[in-house]
Amino acid sequence: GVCRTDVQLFGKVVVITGANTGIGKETARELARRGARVYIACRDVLKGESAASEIQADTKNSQVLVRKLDLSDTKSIRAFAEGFLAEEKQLHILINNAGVMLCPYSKTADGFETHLAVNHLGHFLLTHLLLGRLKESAPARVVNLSSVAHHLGKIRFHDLQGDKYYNLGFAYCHSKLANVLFTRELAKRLKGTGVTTYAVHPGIVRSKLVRHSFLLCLLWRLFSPFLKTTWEGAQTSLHCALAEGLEPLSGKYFSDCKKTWVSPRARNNKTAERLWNVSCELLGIQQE
Ligand SMILES: NC(=O)C1=CN([C@@H]2O[C@H](COP(=O)(O)OP(=O)(O)OC[C@H]3O[C@@H](n4cnc5c(N)ncnc54)[C@H](OP(=O)(O)O)[C@@H]3O)[C@@H](O)[C@H]2O)C=CC1
Ligand SMILES: CC1=C(/C=C/C(C)=C/C=C/C(C)=C/C=O)C(C)(C)CCC1
Repeated sequence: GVCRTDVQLFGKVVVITGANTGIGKETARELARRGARVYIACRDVLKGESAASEIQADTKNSQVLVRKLDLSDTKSIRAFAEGFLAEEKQLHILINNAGVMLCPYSKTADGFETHLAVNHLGHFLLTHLLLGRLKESAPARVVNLSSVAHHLGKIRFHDLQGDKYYNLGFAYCHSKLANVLFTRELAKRLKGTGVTTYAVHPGIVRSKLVRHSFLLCLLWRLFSPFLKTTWEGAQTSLHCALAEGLEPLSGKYFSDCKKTWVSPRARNNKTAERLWNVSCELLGIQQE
């Protein structure tokens, strides 16, 4: 799938998480090429600056800015949002791209299991904090990077933090299912606001995502010619951020720039609503 729209983004503002490398960097590059002011939100500002310089040189767009955001720390997420809201009056596209996979069992400063914290809860909080600005800037879009791995995921409400049972492969799958359910519930709650949202499987992409697994690093090298490049991996995110007429498909899951089938668990409205409520509780978010 290739994003074929020629939509231009002059005057538009974009935030993309984890855009210092991989799929995020290629997505940021294309959005900058189309004229947007692009905020690279990343945990390592030095890596972010190096990506931003590369993108600026490549696209001749000087409006590629780097801000610190560590999704494994709710304090950092709140500080990022506060800074962003103080400096930007508009936000048209939020791409929740950052992710971790196959991390050994660990808890974040807030006491959340790392995959759940970075891949789901961190983006849930970030989106919540920026939602007002997105609504004021409508039409606006939120794109959530999920994965085909969501098919193997399950929301284990009785053991969300993996205290009783933990498997690093499944922990990733659960968090990616959470991304699809979050997208579904967010779309429902945003009806009529002009803000729409989409979940994305980028394909199996040659990136640093597999860094924690020796076996997958080896497989990725061996099968490298058969994996997507990061440019190819960025296409579905770009499609969901840019393509005209996608609004009726808000809440849906896309792969290869097309709406795609999701697992039965990812279609369960009760699970989506319960996950939303539990996420709010964990993050101390007051619901209206
Ligand atoms: N590659 C693939 O085959 C697939 C990828 N995906 C999804 O695509 C998305 C992008 O992955 P991809 O580009 O492949 O992976 P990469 O590992 O190349 O990039 C991930 C990005 O997320 C950032 N990140 C990780 N932890 C945090 C954190 N705590 N706070 C802020 N940023 C963080 C990384 O920062 P840093 O560089 O500092 O580590 C990096 O910028 C992910 O959500 C992934 O789950 C889905 C299906 C398949
Ligand atoms: C077995 C096998 C492969 C492994 C694929 C795997 C294990 C993919 C996992 C992808 C995930 C989890 C992506 C992120 O969300 C390759 C390398 C395609 C090559 C063909 C043989």
